[in-house]
Amino acid sequence: MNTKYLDLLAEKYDSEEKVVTEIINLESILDLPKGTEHFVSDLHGEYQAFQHVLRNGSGKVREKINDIFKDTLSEEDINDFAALVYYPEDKLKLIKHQFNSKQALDEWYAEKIHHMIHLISYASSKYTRSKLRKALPEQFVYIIEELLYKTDEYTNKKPYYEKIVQKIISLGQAEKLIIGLSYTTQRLVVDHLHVVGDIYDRGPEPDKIMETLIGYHSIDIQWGNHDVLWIGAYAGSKVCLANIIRICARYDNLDIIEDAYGINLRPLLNLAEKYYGDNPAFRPKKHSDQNITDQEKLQITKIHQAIAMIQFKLESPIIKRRSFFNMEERLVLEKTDYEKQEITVYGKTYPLENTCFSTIDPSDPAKLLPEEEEVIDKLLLSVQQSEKLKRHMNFLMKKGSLYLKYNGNLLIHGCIPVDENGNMEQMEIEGKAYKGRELLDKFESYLRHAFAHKELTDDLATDMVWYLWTGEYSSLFGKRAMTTFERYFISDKVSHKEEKNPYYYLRENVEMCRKMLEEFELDPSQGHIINGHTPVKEIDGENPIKANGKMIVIDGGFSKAYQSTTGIAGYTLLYNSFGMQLVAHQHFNSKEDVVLNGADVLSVRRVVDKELERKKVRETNIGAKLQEEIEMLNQLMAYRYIN
Ligand SMILES: O=P(O)(O)OC[C@H]1O[C@](O)(COP(=O)(O)O)[C@@H](O)[C@@H]1O
Ligand SMILES: [Mn+2]
Repeated sequence: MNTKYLDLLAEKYDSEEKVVTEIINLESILDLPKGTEHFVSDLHGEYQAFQHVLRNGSGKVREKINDIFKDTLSEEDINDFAALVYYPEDKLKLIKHQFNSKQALDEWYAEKIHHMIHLISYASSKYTRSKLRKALPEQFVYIIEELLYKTDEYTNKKPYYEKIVQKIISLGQAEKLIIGLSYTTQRLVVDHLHVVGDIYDRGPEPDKIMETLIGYHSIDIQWGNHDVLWIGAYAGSKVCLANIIRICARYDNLDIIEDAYGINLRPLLNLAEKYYGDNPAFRPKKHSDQNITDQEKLQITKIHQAIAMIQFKLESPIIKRRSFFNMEERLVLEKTDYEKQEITVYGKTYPLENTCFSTIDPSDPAKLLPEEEEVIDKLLLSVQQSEKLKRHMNFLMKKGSLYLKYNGNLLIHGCIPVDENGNMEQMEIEGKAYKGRELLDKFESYLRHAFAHKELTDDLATDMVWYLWTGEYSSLFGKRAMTTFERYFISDKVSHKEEKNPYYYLRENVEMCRKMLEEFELDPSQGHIINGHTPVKEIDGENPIKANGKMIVIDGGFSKAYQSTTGIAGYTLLYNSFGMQLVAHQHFNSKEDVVLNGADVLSVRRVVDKELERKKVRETNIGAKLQEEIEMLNQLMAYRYIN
């Protein structure tokens, strides 16, 4: 035994009593029911909808309110109370003016505080006191604990309790307390959050989502292909950078680049103004909730073309220097016949339309103009100097990974690349073949290397990040090839099709899922694979729960752009001590609607799995860690205190 470690431990636990207390404390935690895990994915910049799901704990908050108050409060009052718990600041602002006397308002405060204390004591019943304490608003810990623990013990404490509440109100602290208690409730219903990828792109506010995640009490992230694209851009990949700007232009979200992250787009705009005009294929997608002038639209259309052409040019040298990427078919600029305005891809020739090739020299089509080169270099500099982006990317790296094994389940955004027979696809990198879990680990190590060496822009690690975005055997992309060029310039939709990896039909099969869980050394009879990435077309009858519940796909379309194909507005998954539940969210209008009308868009639940016995902390990842700690403390006990 390493006695050095025990000596160190003895500094913290310097008496027999302290060791015993800690052992008992940890042992008792092991027997508590496991905390609730909350899974979300494919947030795609939809901050408001994500906020709502977080604040209502995918319906958990309301469920608890219902449990307690269904016999004493009307449906309307329950709605109102739920809205208060989700958006306390907004609801308080609204409600305050509805009372015509101070006394009536004070009574309302007292009632709400009372309800909230009741709710918190119910929601925290499976936690230790110390864990609850950490979730309480700091400035009110003492008061809330008085209210929580002294109320029902003896009836003669009632006047004492009333008095505390009255005092809080008369000292003008009611609102602060209500706000604090609301956030405590939100925090208590979800113990841990998993974000199964794609925080970025398409929607308007990924930066705000990142801020929320940074402030969240317990979280991990499985990177999505879009997240990796942003990481790549920050890590020095110019082609990833061109992509993120192109996507922002396409979705009319250049504000994210300019305003949220403070990246100067002026040089790109100047280039765009010089070489490009209007072009229907590059006009930004319409947002229902955003009005832009024709002039702005034209400007975005020009930027969109300028950056798309830079992107295509930057792809070419990477494809050439990394022959093992096997992407020659994607040398689209070289395959284009500029005279005839046509292209031959995958053996078929198509006419090109809406082209914008004015910066292209047909004899060397992938060569960047010096101006283009200057623009992308300046952009990269600006990206790497953005303090906010740096903070967000560091957080993605710290909390993120390509896949995660957590409480027996495998969490992964995209797929595990396989062939039609279900064998793991093999990729040779630097003379060595990798497949399955090893391949994913190799990808991750390149990504981390690229991130650690931001000054390198053309090395293998940086190119590999782009491969993760678009390569055939990328576990994040999961398709044969990305047909971006075709979608801009070819009208025949056949050419747009992106063929999915066989994983996407084989994952319907139980045996296949078991095999993949085994590949990751997980128990196939207990584990599930949790995927994001491909929107489940519930509208066409597709089931998000596949392979007898072994496979759960939770991309339900938070992204507004995809809601017409899914028919719903996102799935989330809850995993508590009773089992797993998938929640389907209906279209989320606005926070204002919830606050004003209590219109909480109710979610449909489906039981994925029911635990035969309530699952305890002992059986979780955290439980395993606690057991190790207990073991160490037992050793310390024997070494120091028991003779
Ligand atoms: O919907 P858009 O903007 O045309 O983007 C389509 C592109 O997005 C992708 O679907 C990747 O994004 P997802 O990870 O959200 O699926 C590519 O396969 C495809 O080329
Ligand atoms: Mn994705």
